[in-house]
Amino acid sequence: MLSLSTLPPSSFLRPHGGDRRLFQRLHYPERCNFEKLGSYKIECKLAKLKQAPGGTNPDSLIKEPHKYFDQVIITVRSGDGGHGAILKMPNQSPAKPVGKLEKEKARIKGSIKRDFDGSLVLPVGGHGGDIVVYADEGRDTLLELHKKGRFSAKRGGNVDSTGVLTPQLRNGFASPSMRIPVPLGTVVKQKRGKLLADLTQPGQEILVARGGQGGISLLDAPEHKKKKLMSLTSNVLRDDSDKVLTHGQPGEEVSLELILRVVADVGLVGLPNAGKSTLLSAITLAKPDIADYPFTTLMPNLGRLDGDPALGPEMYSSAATLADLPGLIEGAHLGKGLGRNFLRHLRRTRVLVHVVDAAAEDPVNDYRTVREELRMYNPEYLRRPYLVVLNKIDLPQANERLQSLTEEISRIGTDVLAMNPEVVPEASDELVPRTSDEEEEKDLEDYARPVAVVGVSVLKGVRVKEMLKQIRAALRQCRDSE
Ligand SMILES: Nc1nc2c(ncn2[C@@H]2O[C@H](COP(=O)(O)OP(=O)(O)OP(=O)(O)O)[C@@H](O)[C@H]2O)c(=O)[nH]1
Repeated sequence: MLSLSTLPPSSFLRPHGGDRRLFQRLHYPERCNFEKLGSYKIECKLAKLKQAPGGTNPDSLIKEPHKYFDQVIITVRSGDGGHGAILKMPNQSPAKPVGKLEKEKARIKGSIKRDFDGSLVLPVGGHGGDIVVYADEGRDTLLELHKKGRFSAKRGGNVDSTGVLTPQLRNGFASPSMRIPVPLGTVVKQKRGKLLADLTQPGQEILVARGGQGGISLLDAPEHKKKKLMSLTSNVLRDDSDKVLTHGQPGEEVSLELILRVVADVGLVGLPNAGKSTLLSAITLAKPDIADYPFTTLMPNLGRLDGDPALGPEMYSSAATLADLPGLIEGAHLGKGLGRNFLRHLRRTRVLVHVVDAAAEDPVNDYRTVREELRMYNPEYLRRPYLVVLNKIDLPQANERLQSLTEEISRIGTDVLAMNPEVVPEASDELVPRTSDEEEEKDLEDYARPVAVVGVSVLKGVRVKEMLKQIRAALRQCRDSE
């Protein structure tokens, strides 16, 4: 479970940087102020992505970053081990040592490193670089990894020798680990294989490919001296096959699937234009893009909600992270609009906030549409505590019917208790098979009522405090039941 105390104190996180704006500028040029934008930024970005050596087509990354930001397949290869060496003892030179020279060789022999049992310590090849994937708070998306696709760590260093054992001989250098940063909430899996890790805490890491071990060194000696040498070390070359030991072990190559599920306590859902991004910016320091056309939000925005000041010193324990998801439309589960894949980002949330445009033509139907799309994605989502925010009550058409809308929405659903997601087994992402229209109708209302329905204007700051109170109460309810 997500530990609130370990979440970063930073006030907001933006998972997509400038890529979303770029998308809008490429797709809705008429809505952009090009004077302000300047062509320089786009050209740089294009140039940068076109240099990408591999992975996904860079054009697709620019045009449709929302399709790629949360999933990637990469291949990693750890480094091979460095080679050891085949060495001769210093006194094996053909010339018979005499006088000073003999003394010198004896001195060298004496200074060669020995183990605690007196045996000679021979240098070994360096360890190949490991590959480690770790959770980095500074990362928002997996887009960067698409550009590269393949990551290889360096091989270990060889034992650098002229063929004679001397005290100066060192082990080959061990190659440093290659560390691949991913956003918090990244699930690491073997491609079409088992789950390796779920990196939800800052700094959490997993070793995905171990570097090859370095080769050992062996002593070569003429047949008549082998027995004597064996008393000094067991690493004495006996035949050609022993040379294999001097070669470093190869590194491992693994294909990995990385899937991002953002780490947030509260998920904001609703139709496009309902005001989700405005709500996020009203209660956190996040600065998502806001505009009065649908699908301004293409990828989840995260914002940090401060703790409840009413709790005094305890307030930090009630701080929470909010995720603003792209707008859902009817048929999203069939791929309409932006589709529904981003709904995986609700998996870790504990409370859902339905944002409904109360000034829209049929707000109740809008609300039902979103609930139904959630069900089609994962019925377990309907069991989470949620509140409904009827937004835009500063507009007369919304204000006039606020009372009736509140009553109608409060009646939808049953008296069953919303469950803490932690005690519900996680359902698959598959579509739920439907049987008949009748059953569908029954299913639709077969979920708990909202914990609260609040009318607000997040733009004008009307009743925002009341909404915050309700969000905090729902979060508290979850914590208490944990
Ligand atoms: N009058 C009024 N307008 C609002 C209010 N909240 C949001 N809006 C406007 O509604 C439009 C859509 O707001 P967004 O916050 O971008 O809506 P969204 O739900 O994030 O939209 P998507 O990104 O498409 O999912 C913007 O023009 C906002 O200024 C409100 O309380 N009152």
